[in-house]
Amino acid sequence: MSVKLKKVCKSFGELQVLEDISLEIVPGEIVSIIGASGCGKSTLLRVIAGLEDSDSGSVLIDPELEHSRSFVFQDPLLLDWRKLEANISLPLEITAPQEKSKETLLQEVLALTNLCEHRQKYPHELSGGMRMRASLARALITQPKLIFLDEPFGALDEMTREKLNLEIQQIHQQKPSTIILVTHNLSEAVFMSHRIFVMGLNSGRIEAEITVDQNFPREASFFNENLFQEKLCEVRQVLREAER
Ligand SMILES: Nc1ncnc2c1ncn2[C@@H]1O[C@H](COP(=O)(O)OP(=O)(O)OP(=O)(O)O)[C@@H](O)[C@H]1O
Repeated sequence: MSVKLKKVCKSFGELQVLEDISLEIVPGEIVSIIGASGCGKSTLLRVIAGLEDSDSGSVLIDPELEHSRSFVFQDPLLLDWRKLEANISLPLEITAPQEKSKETLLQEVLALTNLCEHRQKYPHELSGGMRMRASLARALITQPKLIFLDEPFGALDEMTREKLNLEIQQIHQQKPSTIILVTHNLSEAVFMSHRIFVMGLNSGRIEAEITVDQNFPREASFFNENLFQEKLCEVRQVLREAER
């Protein structure tokens, strides 16, 4: 067990956003949370991440993972006055020293995210995709075992998003971690996930769980395979039902 939720409920005033949510995520798993806008995806992610308290129920996270968490949000939130390398290595300034040196860790994540040649640049000198990769590199530099991704590539074009999805899979292959992804993009959910949780629009519940039985890392050619198309249809169908 990596992460276990039992009957988690959360309301904002009169609005019940999460109702009796129970789920389990195993180590190394990549799961996506999808659902209509406003159904409670980010709230669920934030409750799992401990950024928001639940009203009742429990969230149990393996202690090994609990102390090794990172977040990537839709906005890369880079500091304009710091070069890329200083932005990416920021978490090392506020966490306990790691076994490897700061420079080694920095070089590793720069290579993983294809940013080596840009390390001396300032955020305004980078493209949107590069800034997002920098945000990912910053999240990876502490070698987290649990990664929360809240619609990280929502603002990017289709091709850049696809490239980053491939990169995350490569990274996951090299340094396995448990990943929880919130996304609006159904293709991304199918491509990236072992399992997809579909939230209902007004129910506050997970209405369906879809498993994508395809080995990792997945290649770009997976987008053209029958299994991918079948799963995409299944997700669409389930989502339509969940929105009724
Ligand atoms: N801090 C808060 N205070 C009051 N209401 C909130 C708060 N955070 C979220 N909500 C409400 O809870 C509901 C779920 O919000 P949430 O952001 O979790 O949805 P979402 O599925 O992630 O939406 P989107 O896909 O549009 O980002 C919404 O109606 C939102 O207005």
